[in-house]
Amino acid sequence: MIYTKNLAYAHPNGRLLQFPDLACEGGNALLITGPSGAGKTTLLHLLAGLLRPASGDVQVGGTSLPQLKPSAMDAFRGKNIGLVFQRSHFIASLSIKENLLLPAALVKEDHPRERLPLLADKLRITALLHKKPAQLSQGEQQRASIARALLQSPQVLLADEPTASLDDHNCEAVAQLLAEQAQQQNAALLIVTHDNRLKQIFKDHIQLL
Ligand SMILES: Nc1ncnc2c1ncn2[C@@H]1O[C@H](COP(=O)(O)OP(=O)(O)OP(=O)(O)O)[C@@H](O)[C@H]1O
Repeated sequence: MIYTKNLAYAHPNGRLLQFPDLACEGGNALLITGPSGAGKTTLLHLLAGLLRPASGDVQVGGTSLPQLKPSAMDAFRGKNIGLVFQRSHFIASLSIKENLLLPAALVKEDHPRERLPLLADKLRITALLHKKPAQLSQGEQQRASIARALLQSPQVLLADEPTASLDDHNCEAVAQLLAEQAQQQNAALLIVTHDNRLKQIFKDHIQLL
């Protein structure tokens, strides 16, 4: 599970952003919405330990992220936090399979390789594994990036505008997949978005001002 307390962040030369406390248990989903500039991406980066707060705490499964040194934070993120972005950021010259297994190869773990066939099957990307990223549609790339985020069996799945570039059909399919997979893996799912279509799918919702 993940929760925050009194979280604030100061961008260099920017205003102090203060965030409402949030909590999400494994298997649950929370939508974080708000107007442009409200701090949605900043909050997501704080939750992922990619930014360090000016004050306050982020806890993932009992570990306080601001207490971790940068190298320990990177290792913790690799094991416990899955990230999905609006664009998938795959390496163009590698196949989808190579892209998906790259993070595990870097930390010399076999577990994701063993999990890949089942996960690929569930996300309907088995036939795409040997293709290059540019050969996939947006919706297919997004399903592949969900597989990449889930391969390490993270405690928390963080998604930044995962459906913004998708049509209604793919938006709903990707949202359902995120929810279903997070529930099956007992991961806490947090989605940052201004996509109103997602409010119909996810009931728990925090609005940043
Ligand atoms: N690198 C930066 N340096 C200074 N200020 C920044 C920086 N990045 C973001 N900000 C400011 O922090 C605030 C929050 O930005 P953030 O990108 O988190 O908002 P957002 O809600 O995700 O917006 P959008 O929906 O437009 O992506 C904004 O006022 C923005 O101008």
